[in-house]
Amino acid sequence: MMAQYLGLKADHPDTLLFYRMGDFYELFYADAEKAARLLDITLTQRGQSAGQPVVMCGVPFHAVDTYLGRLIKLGESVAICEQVGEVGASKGPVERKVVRVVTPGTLTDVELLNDKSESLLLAVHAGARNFCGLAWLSVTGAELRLAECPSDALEAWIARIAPSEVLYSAEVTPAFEQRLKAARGATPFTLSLRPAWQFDGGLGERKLCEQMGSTNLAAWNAESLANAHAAAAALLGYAEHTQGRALAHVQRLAVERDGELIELPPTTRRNLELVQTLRGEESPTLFSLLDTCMTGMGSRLLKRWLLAPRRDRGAAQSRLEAIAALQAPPPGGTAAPWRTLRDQLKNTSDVERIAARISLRQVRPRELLALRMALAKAGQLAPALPGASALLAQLADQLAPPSGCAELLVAAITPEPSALVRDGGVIASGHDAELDELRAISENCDDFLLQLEASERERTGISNLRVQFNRVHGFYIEVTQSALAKVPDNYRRRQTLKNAERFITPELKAFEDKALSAQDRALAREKWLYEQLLDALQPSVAALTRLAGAIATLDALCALAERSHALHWRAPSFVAHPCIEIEQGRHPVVEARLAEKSSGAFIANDTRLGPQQRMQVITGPNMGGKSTYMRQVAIIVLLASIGSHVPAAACRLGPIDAIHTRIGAADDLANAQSTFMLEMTEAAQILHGATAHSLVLMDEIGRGTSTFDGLALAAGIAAQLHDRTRAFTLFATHYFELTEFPASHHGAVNMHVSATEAGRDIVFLHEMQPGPASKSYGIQVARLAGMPAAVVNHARQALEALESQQTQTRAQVDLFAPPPVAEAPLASAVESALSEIDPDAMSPREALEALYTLKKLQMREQG
Ligand SMILES: Nc1ncnc2c1ncn2[C@@H]1O[C@H](COP(=O)(O)OP(=O)(O)OP(=O)(O)O)[C@@H](O)[C@H]1O
Repeated sequence: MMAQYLGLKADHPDTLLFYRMGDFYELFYADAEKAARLLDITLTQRGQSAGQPVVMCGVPFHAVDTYLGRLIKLGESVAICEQVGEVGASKGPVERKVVRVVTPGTLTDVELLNDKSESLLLAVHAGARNFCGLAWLSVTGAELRLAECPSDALEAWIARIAPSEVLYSAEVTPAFEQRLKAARGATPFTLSLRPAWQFDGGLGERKLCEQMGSTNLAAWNAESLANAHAAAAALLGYAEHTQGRALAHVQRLAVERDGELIELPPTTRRNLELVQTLRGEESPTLFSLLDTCMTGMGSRLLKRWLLAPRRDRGAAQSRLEAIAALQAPPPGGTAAPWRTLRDQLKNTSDVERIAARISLRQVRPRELLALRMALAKAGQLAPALPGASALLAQLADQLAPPSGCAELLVAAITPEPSALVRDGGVIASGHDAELDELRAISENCDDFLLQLEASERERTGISNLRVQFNRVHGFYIEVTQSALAKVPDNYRRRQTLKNAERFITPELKAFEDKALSAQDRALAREKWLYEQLLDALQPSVAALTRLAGAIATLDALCALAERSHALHWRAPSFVAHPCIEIEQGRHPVVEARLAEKSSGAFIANDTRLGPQQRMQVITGPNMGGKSTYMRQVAIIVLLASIGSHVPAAACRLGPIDAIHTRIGAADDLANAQSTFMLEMTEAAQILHGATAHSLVLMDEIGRGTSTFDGLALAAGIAAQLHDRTRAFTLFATHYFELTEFPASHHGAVNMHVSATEAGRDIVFLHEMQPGPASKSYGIQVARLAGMPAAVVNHARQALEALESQQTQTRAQVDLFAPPPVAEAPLASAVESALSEIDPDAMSPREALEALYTLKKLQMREQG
């Protein structure tokens, strides 16, 4: 047995091997030590192999999902090795095989997957000329995506994809491997090394064509992406290796190209708290507020929309039209269609994942039952769809359940199947005559036993004789000690108990053989029928996946319609010229929190940015609402871009290519960056990346260093954004000196958040008003925060002293004057001579002479 184990283990050296032995999965040696440590289970020693004690530990098979879940969360992978041969069919241990490998990026088990998020597997190929190829998929989804990016954009791509596991070649450079490891800081994922030969462009192209059932990739515009093809080869190879079969359900291909999406760098996703709060929690975030989807499929799609808004407005526009149609009450009807549809969508099972699990032949009986019910529901959705939108009309077509699928399920699966096929009771009666017959034999058992009991009592005169069955001893006739004398000759002793004897008769033995074998045969028949059912369902997988996509889209659209209604949002409109115009905008998450705590109404504010007014310099007291205002503008722009209604009375939006944010200051200790270094790195990235179509939020830039340094840097950054980048910029600052910026920069205006003083206290009005703030009220805010009175008094006095000193010594410094242009150094004699030379017009001899002349000139210059 150990030889068999070691053979299997050799094929899975980097994976924990769960080796099935009866009712347990056992782990041995180093695997056992690791699992015992990670799972906190007992390590034991048993017997010896090659002279060494065998260290082992095990988990019961029925609880395996819990243990798998814990190991996967810790980033481990597990190979599941099952007994596949018949016990006793051959000499030596029963045949075993690794049936699948469970890894963080290839999860398919319902118990291990999160309903609302995808578990993505990404393969990265470091290609030639500093380009990378990417290919990724969810094993339970239907789509494979490809992209190519410049090497320096790799981290941003990984952060956006947010994979659970990343595959890379064993032959990448140490520096590249280091970058991948560092990229785990932003989104934790498992790194899996794969052999270099698997990253082969030609192989990838062939595999993709095979997967899509096509001779080339032109239909997907996915030709000539050799780097992405190489990544796809490794991706598909690994996914197949873990599942033990091809992923027939992956039948869609999409190429994502740099420049098609609105850029949302990781800092933006974090600062706007899109799917995670700054503290790393799942709520309250924009997504947690937005996601009222009825199904996991809808939630997952909505999250994808939110994190990957497109620059092109086509998709957003058609979603907006669909939302309008879902909100319009039908003639004569009272309820808006989204209400009815959401009622119908309630409790719809995860058709997408079930379809994948059918294709992978891992689907459980109860999932098929759930699918059957989902198909029945889907059939009712299409007629309830309003017709006034092209997108909804398209969905209505896709919502048609695949023909024959529901009927097949109704005929084959009982209304209350067991959880597992191996327990039996899954296939409906009437589906298969042979199964019905076998079942009839075991079900007639009770009658037979009662009859036999009655006849034997009569025959023997033993009134308390009992005919019974148990799993260990089979059928028997039980006679108490006192009646043993009356036992007839044809009774054979089977077992002796304290007060009774158990017997068997030839007649009972014959029945036992028949009944037990009928039960075994019925179970075997059920398993076979289940496999047949899976075969019969395979042709429907593609249609089921399409149906799942339509349900998800409809669910996400209905959730957006519901949110718009419940939160009083309005449809945005798109225009071709660059602008961001918002009337009465609100921050939806802060507004919801205020409403929850009944802490007053949210104060709405307008925003007007356009070519003539590209920058707002925002001042005002701490706690005044500057950050909230800036974030709300970004959130409204983002919501509009995904085709959602927005928390505003009106919104007009021109083209947008990126939302950049530099907010707050958190030390990135993991990457050994100080607060200030991080602040400057992020600001530099923005200055390099932003364009005239980007929205940039700069919150208190420069505060991480001394006042003068910070102020000087903030002035330089503001000037660069205004003069060169020309991005739409919201620039919040506590440096009053910067309020002079708009005087010399006509694309900038001063805005401030209003506050008034009531005695020594401050009252925040949270209104954005034109012009600079008059004071910063830092001391009043500190008082509000409960600072001891002595400190507040001290600070007040110190402030007065500082202010009077500043007025006396205030020198006129033009913070925004462009730096003097450095004089171009004069060209040296060597350089002048060099520029005279035309190599193409020279003979070899002239070239040699020129070289000597240059050398002489250089020696003369150096004296
Ligand atoms: N428009 C608003 N209406 C109602 N309450 C608001 C509004 N804006 C902000 N607030 C409240 O004020 C709090 C502070 O807002 P915010 O963090 O935006 O202030 P800030 O000016 O950026 O402060 P600091 O300069 O200290 O960062 C918010 O948590 C919110 O409760």
